[in-house]
Amino acid sequence: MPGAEKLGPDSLDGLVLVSNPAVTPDGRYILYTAARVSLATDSYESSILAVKVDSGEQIVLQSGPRDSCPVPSPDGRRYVFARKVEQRDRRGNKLPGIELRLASLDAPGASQLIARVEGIVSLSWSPDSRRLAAALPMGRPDEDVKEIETLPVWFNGKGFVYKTRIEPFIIDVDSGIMERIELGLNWLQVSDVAWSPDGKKIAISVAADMLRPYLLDVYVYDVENGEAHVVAQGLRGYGELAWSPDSKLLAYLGHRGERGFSSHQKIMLLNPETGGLECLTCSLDRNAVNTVNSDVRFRSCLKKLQWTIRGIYFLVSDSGRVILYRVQPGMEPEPVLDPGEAVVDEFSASRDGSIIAYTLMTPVDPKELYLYRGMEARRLTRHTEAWKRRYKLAQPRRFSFRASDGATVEGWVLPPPEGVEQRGWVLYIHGGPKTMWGYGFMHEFHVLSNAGYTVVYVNPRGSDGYSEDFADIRCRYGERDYMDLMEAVDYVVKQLGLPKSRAAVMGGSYGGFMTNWVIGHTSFFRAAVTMRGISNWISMYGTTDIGWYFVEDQLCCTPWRRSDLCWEKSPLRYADRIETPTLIIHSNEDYRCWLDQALQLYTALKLRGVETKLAIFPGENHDLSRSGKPRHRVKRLQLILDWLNKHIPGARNED
Ligand SMILES: CSCC[C@H](NC(C)=O)C(=O)N[C@@H](C)C(=O)N[C@@H](CO)C(=O)O
Repeated sequence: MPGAEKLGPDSLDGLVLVSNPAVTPDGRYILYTAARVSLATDSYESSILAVKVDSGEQIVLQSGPRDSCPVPSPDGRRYVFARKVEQRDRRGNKLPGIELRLASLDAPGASQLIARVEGIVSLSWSPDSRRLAAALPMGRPDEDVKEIETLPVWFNGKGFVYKTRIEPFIIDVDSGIMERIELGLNWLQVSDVAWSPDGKKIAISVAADMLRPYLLDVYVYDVENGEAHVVAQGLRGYGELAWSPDSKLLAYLGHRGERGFSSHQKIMLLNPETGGLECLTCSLDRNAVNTVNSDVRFRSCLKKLQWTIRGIYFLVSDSGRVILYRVQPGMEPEPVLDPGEAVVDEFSASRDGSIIAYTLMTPVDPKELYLYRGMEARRLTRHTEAWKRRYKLAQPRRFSFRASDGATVEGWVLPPPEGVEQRGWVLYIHGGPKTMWGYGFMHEFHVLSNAGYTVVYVNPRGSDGYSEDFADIRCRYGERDYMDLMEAVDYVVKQLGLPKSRAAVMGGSYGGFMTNWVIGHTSFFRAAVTMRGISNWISMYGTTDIGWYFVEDQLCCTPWRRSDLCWEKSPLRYADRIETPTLIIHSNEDYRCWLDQALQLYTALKLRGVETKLAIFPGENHDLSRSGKPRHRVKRLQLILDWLNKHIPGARNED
């Protein structure tokens, strides 16, 4: 019977994650990845499928189980894709883990190996469909004793990276010959490559300053004479590039660092002849990327911006929704596809912009593939329908309130589904801080809801989805962000009637920092769960992949300059005030917020006799809750439920 099963932690099993909707430039096919979560194999079994646009016929192109990231060729006849492999050489050393393979669209299944690489940062076909520009990580430390002379030492999800250079290459797809593009840099991390439509140039955005890897330079490489020259320096942001159809201008996704790491990503127009920069989306005052949180995504190799003859397409995060926009030089940005209370999660457009493939999700619908053509949207896949029919999913309700400084703050409440008694509720704080809650699908929220916990999720100051000013809490962590959250608690108790004696607080990363901050400043909550969090900004500064620049930018301190401020903003400073039973969850390969952040808090709570438990997940990183091994994700959810069930009195208790 539909909705008969309780959606518990192991309901992850069998969920299909649809991603990477890639339209062939001629608009004939849409290629995408379907990854099935398998508890049996403890993996994501990913295959590459295609839909014939005119007939809707579904085709299995690569049956997996480790295939993903299809990138169609400009002539629409072939595509490259990534195959994940685990192999070692005769001495037992790990070999590069990704096969870059070439396949034909005319003969599904036929494929050949182009190269064995450590990973793929960016790919761009030559217009003649014979070569690829690629940004590839090179250099794997296989030494026993690690002799390190660079920064970062390690990077979340990649391990030790002190020997890794992300370099630009040209690959002949038929011969497999790889030719490095020399930029003459001692240290480099290429973030994007883009081949010009006239085939003559390759634009390359690259970080060249090891101590300031957030500064990007843009080079243009002349394919004919093999020379590269700098056209812009010291830019910030994601660094994605797209050429204009006439190969004269570049679109650049980034910013000028107006508000440090709190700046919105903008579509910048870069003239490679003059180096001139013009902001095309500043009038929007919204982030020109998708920052909505979701835990049902699979890896994708799509670009975040695409320039077709109809304009530059990009996604905008706005009040929990993600909308597809388009902008042309000299015109205001305009919404192309507004999904309402939903998320356009990824997109790709045909060369003429007449066909747009995208994935869409809602709070109660995991991602599926859609086609937008002639002002009409059509759903093309139903991979998650059978999974969804098994469970009862409650609908969230939006609320908003006027904060004490007059600003409007919005949030959502996800109650237990019909027939499930409310045990209590959790205030779930997102990370970033510059991400947003909204209309993305959160499997974890439905697990909590099905267990009887209403989930309250709010976008306090520091969140994305609103103005740049709303997002900018630099130097003021634990102030307006904390007040917005506490005023939201006040609102849901007084206005929505949630029981004040059965509340928990939880959050990850920055949300873990805020959870740690909350329990050091109030004993309102009966339980807390802090995940991949931050307890000490001074040690965060030197132990992680982003610490030395993220802390200085966001907290306005370093261990040597204003260290008092670093300590004042560290939840560990207030550990002697914590009374809330706290579960601490961390991964042992989290190099974004290192394990020391959890250990310091755990030790403090143990010494103070506060009930606490530390769960360390082996072989996992900062993204455990989003892409960790399925069995670990289930274990994590069970630990959370056990902790809440232990510390939140059942519904029978008086409030
Ligand atoms: C290099 S500055 C950006 C830091 C980055 N911010 C975002 C928006 O991702 C980041 O990793 N922040 C962490 C402290 C964090 O809170 N991460 C979030 C969002 O990825 C999480 O939930 O893990």
